Amino acid sequence: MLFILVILPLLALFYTGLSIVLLFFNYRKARKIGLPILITPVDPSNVPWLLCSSWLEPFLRKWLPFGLGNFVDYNSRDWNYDKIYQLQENIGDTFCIVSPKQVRVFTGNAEAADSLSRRRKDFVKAVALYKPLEIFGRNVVTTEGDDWVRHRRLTTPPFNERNSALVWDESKRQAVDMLHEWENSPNGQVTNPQRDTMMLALHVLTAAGFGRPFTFGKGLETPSDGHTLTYRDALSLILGNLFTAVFAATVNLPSWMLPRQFAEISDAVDNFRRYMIEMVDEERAAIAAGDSERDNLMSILVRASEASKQEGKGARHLSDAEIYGNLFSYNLAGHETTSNTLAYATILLAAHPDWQEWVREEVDSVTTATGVSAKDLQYETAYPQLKRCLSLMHETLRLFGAARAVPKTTTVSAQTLTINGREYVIPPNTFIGVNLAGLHTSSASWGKDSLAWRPNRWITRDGKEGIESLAPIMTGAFLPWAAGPRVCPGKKFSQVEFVAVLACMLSEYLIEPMADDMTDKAAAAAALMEELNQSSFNFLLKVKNPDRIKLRCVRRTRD
Ligand code: HEM
Repeated sequence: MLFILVILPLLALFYTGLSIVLLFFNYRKARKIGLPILITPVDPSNVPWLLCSSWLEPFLRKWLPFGLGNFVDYNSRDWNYDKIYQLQENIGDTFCIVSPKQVRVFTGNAEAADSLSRRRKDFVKAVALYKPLEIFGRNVVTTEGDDWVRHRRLTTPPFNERNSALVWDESKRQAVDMLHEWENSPNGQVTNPQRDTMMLALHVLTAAGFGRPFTFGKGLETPSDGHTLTYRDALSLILGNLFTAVFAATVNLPSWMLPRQFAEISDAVDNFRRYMIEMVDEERAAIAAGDSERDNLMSILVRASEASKQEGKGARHLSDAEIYGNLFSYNLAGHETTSNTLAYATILLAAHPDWQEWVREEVDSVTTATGVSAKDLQYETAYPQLKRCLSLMHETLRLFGAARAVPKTTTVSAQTLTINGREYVIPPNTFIGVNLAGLHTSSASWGKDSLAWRPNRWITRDGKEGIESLAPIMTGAFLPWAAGPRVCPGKKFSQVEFVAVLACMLSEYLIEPMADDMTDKAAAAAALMEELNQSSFNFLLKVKNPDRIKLRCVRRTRD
């Protein structure tokens, strides 16, 4: 009783007082920066807030007087996606958010985003956020400084042109099978296309990443000797249950001590680790036997690390755990990012038949000129010609980009950042993030129609010849793959995959919204866009109700 009546209120009073004092100090720190300031009485990382915020937010917004509840607009889970355009228009594209815990700086300014990306040593990646992703070992995603340089030097060469050609062929092979399945489903109906693009992207990674091809739509396949799951199923389980996998890998308890679902994921982690060990051993045996390098990422990475070891560069090569960590990082970073983009683009095309026709025109002109169907197009000749397909990817990533932000931080010294000709001093140890949705919708960079999905904004036409090419854009204004030294090494991989799939899709099929009333196409398209605009971050950007996304895939009839 004494605890409830006296100690608890005293503790609450102490906590409130301390929060006010800390908020005041942080506010003074932010004032010195000179950027617009937003104040939140509770930090978004506060655990009780995280647990209650979704039901508390509407209540606070409605009932707190004098607009005091407005802080939820920049404290909610999706604030830097669904509120950011208006916020930036109101207060500017770079601002501080002050809480009792910290000062965080956010920017959607192209000049600032470019500086943050290029000045790797001044603004380092906030890697603390990524540490749980070291399930199989340290890797290029989770490291910084000299350690990151060592990882990056060995993990980038695998993304070469030979690998791109492999990605191209495998993406077409998967797309043909996926689309065949769509066409043959009752009524050509496709519910939740992302489920299928996830499978497609996973298969492209298993083949072009690791030399393990699978067939789309083929159900259970037999695991390799000594395994309880196939390579694909183990990986798919880990990627689909990442938090459980992190936990399972960290606690390392015997499976009989774990609840059933944990035991299943733990088994997947164990299977996948053993597959990686076997693959690396096989590659080393192939090197010893004098076999030539294969074009998949794993073969090239293992050989680059072994060569580095042979050259006697000592600690410059990767340890076995680091090789496994990096092989996993390719899967982690390359799977949902690409599959989401493919799914968003497919849905957007269904809702915008005019843009679908615009891209198809290009695909048809390339297949007609080469005299082969899309599935037989060659990477070297066809990919560079499919610019409208690539612009479709860019425009999709601009408005429905997979990543929320590029998170950076200053370290022990303050750093100066120039924005619109004015210098701002960012204090030591301060988080500063590029708000990707803010950057990509900023009217200063993208004009008055920045919120409109308009793929031809990426295309410029040569006046005399009428040849189309990708239009130059403002430096720093488009960073879905980040930029500078830490630019995504899988950028080309994802572009090649996207273009190959889209070319196969549009050359043979029409994609439409599926609705109860198929006569009112405009209403069906509007309903689809409504669902799409309900996107939310769940690690990456996803539609909130994927099973409400219903499309129809119909084979084209040619005159
Ligand atoms: C549309 C597809 C993709 C998008 C939008 C994307 C986006 C990004 C972004 C924004 C980063 C920087 C993250 C940060 O520094 O905080 C990144 C890094 C990375 N991505 Fe991608 N990515 C895509 C596809 C891929 C693919 C296909 C692979 C591999 C097969 C891949 C592998 C990586 C790796 C290894 C890094 C870490 C690089 C480093 O820190 O040095 N990504 N990606």
